[in-house]
Amino acid sequence: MNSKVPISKQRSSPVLTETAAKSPDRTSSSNWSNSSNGSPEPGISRSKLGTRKHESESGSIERLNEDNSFRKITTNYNQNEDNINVVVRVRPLSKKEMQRGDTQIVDFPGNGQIMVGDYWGNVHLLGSPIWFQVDHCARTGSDSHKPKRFSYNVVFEPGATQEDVLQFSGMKRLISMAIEGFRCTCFCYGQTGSGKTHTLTGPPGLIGTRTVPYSENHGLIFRSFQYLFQQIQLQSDTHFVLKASYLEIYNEKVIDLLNSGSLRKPLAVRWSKKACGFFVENLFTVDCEELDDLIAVLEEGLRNRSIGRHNMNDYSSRSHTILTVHISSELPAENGVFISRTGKINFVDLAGSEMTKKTQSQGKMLEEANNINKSLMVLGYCIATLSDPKKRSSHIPYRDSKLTKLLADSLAGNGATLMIACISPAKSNACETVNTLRYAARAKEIRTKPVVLMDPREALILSLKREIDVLQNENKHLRSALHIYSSSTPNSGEQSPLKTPPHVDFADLGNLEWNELTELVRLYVKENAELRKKNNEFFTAREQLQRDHELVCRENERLSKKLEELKEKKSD
Ligand SMILES: Nc1ncnc2c1ncn2[C@@H]1O[C@H](COP(=O)(O)OP(=O)(O)OP(=O)(O)O)[C@@H](O)[C@H]1O
Repeated sequence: MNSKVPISKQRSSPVLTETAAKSPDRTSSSNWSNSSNGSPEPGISRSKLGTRKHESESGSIERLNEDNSFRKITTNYNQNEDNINVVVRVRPLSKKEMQRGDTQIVDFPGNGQIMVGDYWGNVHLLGSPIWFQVDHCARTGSDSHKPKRFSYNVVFEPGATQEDVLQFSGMKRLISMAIEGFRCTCFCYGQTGSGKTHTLTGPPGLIGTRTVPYSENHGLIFRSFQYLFQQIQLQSDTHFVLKASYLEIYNEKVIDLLNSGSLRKPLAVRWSKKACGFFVENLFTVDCEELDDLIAVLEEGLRNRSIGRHNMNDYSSRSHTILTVHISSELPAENGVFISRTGKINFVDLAGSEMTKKTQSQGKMLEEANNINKSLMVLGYCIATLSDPKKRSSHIPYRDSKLTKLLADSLAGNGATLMIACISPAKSNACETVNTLRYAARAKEIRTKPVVLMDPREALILSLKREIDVLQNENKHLRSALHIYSSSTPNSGEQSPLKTPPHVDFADLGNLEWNELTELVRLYVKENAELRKKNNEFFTAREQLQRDHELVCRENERLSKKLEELKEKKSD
C-alpha cells in the first residue's frame, strides 16, 4: 500500500500541499518562508526519502523526512471528474532570483490551496537601477494587493519532483483513458520561465542527440511514454498500434517538427466534417512500435522547435507545441468480432505569456511575443466563455487562433483534459502568478463529457451485436412465456380467476328447490361463458406469440447475415 518514490529534498518544506486540519506535526505556514530561498540541496541521499499515500484518507500523501518520520501532507482530491482537472506546479526560486534578493510570495495553507501574499511593493530587478513596481498589473480595487487564495485539485510545491507530477497529477488516469479510446490532453500554461517545458520535458539539454536513459529530471512526457508502454504490455490480448506527430504553432503558422525536409513550410488547419473537428493537413505521423521510437519523436521535435533567449529565460519556447500520440487498439470480442478504438493523448507546451517590458524583447522576439500573447488571449477568452454556465452554450471563438482550433476538442468536446498551471514563487512575478492562477481557476469550471470514439463500421458491428443480444433475450423470454401459457390450464388453481359454482352430487339434484336449481344453472352458464372467453384469449395470445417468435427468428437470421457480410467486408 505504501509505495515509496524517491523525492528531492527541500528542507522541511512539504512537496505537495499540506493538510491544514489533519496534520499532527503541522509546521506553521511560516515554514514555507524558511525554505523560500532554498532550492533542492545537492548531496542529500534521495533514496532515503519517499512519499506514501493513505488509501483510507482520500488523497492524503505523506512525505518521509530525513529522520525517517512521516510528515502528513495532502492534496485536494475532491475533483469533479466532469471538469477539466487543474493542478498547479510552483517552481523553486531560480539562482538569478535569489541573487537579486527576490523572495517567495506564495504560501501553501493545505487542501489544494495556494496563497499569494501581499504583493504591494517594489522589487529590485535584474541587479540594475530598474525598480519594478510589482503591483503594476491591473490594480483595480482597494484590496487588489491583499493576499489571494485559490484552490485546485493538486498543488505541487517547489520541492515536488518530476515523478511526483506523474504520480499525483492525474496524468496516469489520462493515459489509461487514452488507451481506452478517449481523446486526452495535458497542457502546461504559465508565464515565461515558470517551468512549463521543465515539467513536460525536463531541463534544457536533457533530451537531445544522446538522451539519458533514466534521469530523475526527465519530464512528464518521457515518464508518460514509459507508463503508456507498461500499460499496453499488460493488455496482451489487445493489439495496439501507436503513431505520433509533433507540431509547433509559431507566429500563427503550423510547422511540422518531424518533417524537417519541408523547410518549415506552414501547414493548413482544416475542418473535418467526418471527424467534426479541426485537423492539420499533411502532418507527418510516425509509427512507434517501441518506447525508443516515441522518445526519438520527442528528441526530433525538441531539436526543431523554436527557442529564443530573453531576460527571463535563456531557453524560452517561442512557439506552442503539440505532441500527439495516437493509440489504436483491436480487442477480440465474441463471435470473432474485433472492437477497435482510437484514443489519443496530446502534450501541449504553451509558449509563456510575457510582459515585453520585463523580457525586453525586441525585433523578431517582440513579434513572437505579440503572437504568443495574442493566441493566449484567445485561449483565455475561450476558457472564460466555456467556464461561464450562462455563456458556455453560446459561440466560442475557437476559430480566432490556430491554437484554439487545435485545442477545441480538448477544451469543450468529448475529451479528458489536464491543465498544469506553472507559476514562479518570486515576488517579482506576483502579478503574472495571480493572472495564471485566475486563468487556472476559470479552467477548473469547464465541464467536459468524455466519450470513446470508434470507427463507424466497428460501431455498427458492435451495435448490431448488441441488437442481436437483445433479440436473443427477447426470444428466450417469449419462448418461456409461450411455454407457461400453453402448459397452464385455464381453470387450474391460482391461474384461474373464475368463480367456480358450488359442487353438487347428481344424486342430490332431485332434492334441490326450484330456485336453487335455477341459481345453479345460472352459475354454470356464467362459468361456461367465462371459460369460452378465456380460451379464446389464450388462443389469440398463443397465435400472437407464435407470430412474434417467427419475426424474431427472421430478424435474427437477417442480423446474423449482415454481421457476416460486414465481417467479410472488413477482412477484405
Ligand atoms: N520545478 C523546477 N525545478 C527546477 N528547475 C526548474 C523547475 N521549473 C523550471 N525550472 C528551471 O527554470 C527555467 C525556466 O523553465 P522553463 O524553460 O521550463 O520555463 P517555461 O515556462 O517553459 O518558459 P517559456 O515560456 O519561456 O518557454 C529552466 O532553467 C528550468 O530548468
